[in-house]
Amino acid sequence: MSVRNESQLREQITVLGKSLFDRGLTMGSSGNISVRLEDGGWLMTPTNACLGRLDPARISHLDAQGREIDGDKPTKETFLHMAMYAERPHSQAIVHLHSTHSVAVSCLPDIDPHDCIPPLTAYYVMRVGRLPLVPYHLPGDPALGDAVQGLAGKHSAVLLANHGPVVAGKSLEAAVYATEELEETAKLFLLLHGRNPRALTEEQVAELEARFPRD
Ligand SMILES: O=C(CO)COP(=O)(O)O
Ligand SMILES: [Zn+2]
Repeated sequence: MSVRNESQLREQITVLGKSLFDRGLTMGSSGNISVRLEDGGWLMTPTNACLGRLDPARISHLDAQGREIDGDKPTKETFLHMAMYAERPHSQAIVHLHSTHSVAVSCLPDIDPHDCIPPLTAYYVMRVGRLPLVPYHLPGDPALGDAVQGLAGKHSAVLLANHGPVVAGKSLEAAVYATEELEETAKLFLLLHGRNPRALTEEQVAELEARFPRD
């Protein structure tokens, strides 16, 4: 289902935010969600808001230049979201969570920073693809925007070191599905630690990328 109208998008952010929070995919007031509007502006979840208890009417509304139009003060990661959108003209939504297993992977000392999780399953390749690690920054540091430049154009998802995933999608639903798939694959990766799991081959990955483009 494609949802583009602003009031439907406000409703969808609220419903999916609650769904993510209720399933423990982000805790407290962590995480944030944004969607691109048809006029070039954005809806962003307010800073310090619990994703489980959003009020559609208070979601922050920004214009195409990132200026606040109405609603509560937007997430402190506004820079990060806008930097991802700038590199991904086809992405319509971004989800950032502190999902436990993804965060755990982001803290490991020996992961490949160009590819944090191997292609263990077809759905991981279809929804997430290759996942680079962004070096640690303070939450809300405007330099995070610069840090994702050059990565976000090639990757629909990035993993912030010692923090959590940031995932773009061609719709909010797609970004949520990808974030869920990333979290489950991070869980599998940790479960399989030390067991030398067989990942998909380069040919199998290439076939999936060709058959199921993300955005
Ligand atoms: O996850 C968060 C920061 O990285 C939450 O910040 P906000 O409450 O400002 O959205
Ligand atoms: Zn965060």
